[in-house]
Amino acid sequence: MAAQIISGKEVAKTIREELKRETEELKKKGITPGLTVILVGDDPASQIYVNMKAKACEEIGIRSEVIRMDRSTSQDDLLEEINRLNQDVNVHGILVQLPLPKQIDEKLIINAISPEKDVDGFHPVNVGKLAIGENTLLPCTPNGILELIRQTEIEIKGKHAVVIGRSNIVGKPVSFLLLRENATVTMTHSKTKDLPAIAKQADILVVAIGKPEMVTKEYVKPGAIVIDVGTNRLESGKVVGDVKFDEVKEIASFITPVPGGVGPMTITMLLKNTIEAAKQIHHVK
Ligand SMILES: Nc1nc(=O)c2c([nH]1)NC[C@@H]1CN(c3ccc(C(=O)N[C@@H](CCC(=O)O)C(=O)O)cc3)C=[N+]21
Repeated sequence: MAAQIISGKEVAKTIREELKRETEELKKKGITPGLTVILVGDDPASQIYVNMKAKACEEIGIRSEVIRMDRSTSQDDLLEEINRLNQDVNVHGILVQLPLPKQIDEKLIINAISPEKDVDGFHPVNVGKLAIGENTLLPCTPNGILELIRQTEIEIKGKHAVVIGRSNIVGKPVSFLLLRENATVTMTHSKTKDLPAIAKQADILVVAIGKPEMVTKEYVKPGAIVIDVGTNRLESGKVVGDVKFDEVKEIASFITPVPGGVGPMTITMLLKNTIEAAKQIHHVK
């Protein structure tokens, strides 16, 4: 039987309605959550994402600001901007759009953002807290993935989750989150031997490798939950995931589409983190 399709777009819409109400409540208390996005350079994909983020903020009543800096911006100038935002009481979330131009050291920039305003959840302090199971701002894509898995109403506890890809922004943190939910987690990557055989053991398969349609039905156990984190823009302009959707959907129990799956959840979790950061900073429960 063909898989049920988990619509991230629909789930995101429902959560955003809740977040809108929460924002209205905060405003009554005199707090307007504020997000500042810094975009360095003019990468077309980054422009699209940054605009999507700003629009999403506007829709739920979060104050948002985009700071556009020239592609030749120096590391020091960017650091100075971040320091200014760290100190601005009206800014609760700071997001520096990645990737950055090559003259700028990404690690150094991420380290400069105040951990309490780090709505990406990329700062080592927040990553460390996640790793040891403390409450903190959670990275957006991994947190969105967990929300989508919860939608299936299948219990995560005791399940075998296989994560393909070990990036700091998706693979590693989603593994920590799944572990926190008591899954048995296998982390795999480009050097893993016999990947299809390992992937095929998964009850929950999370694919975050950035290779268009690499995961075919040979990687998937019948009845598995398949979460596709890839956003690959083909030359034709078509956006596809890392999973060969048409054939995998025939054997999975649940599958996320691209577009309309994990992507909209990433932005939704960013909104959630901005509200969370505002509450923390102003000591509101
Ligand atoms: N500091 C930082 N934080 C990020 O969170 C961050 C980043 N840098 N750099 C780039 C990636 C990418 N990313 C996406 C967000 C939403 C969609 C999304 O909503 N995609 C739509 C489709 C959009 C399209 O057609 O391209 C969907 O999947 O339905 C995709 C990708 C956030 N990123």
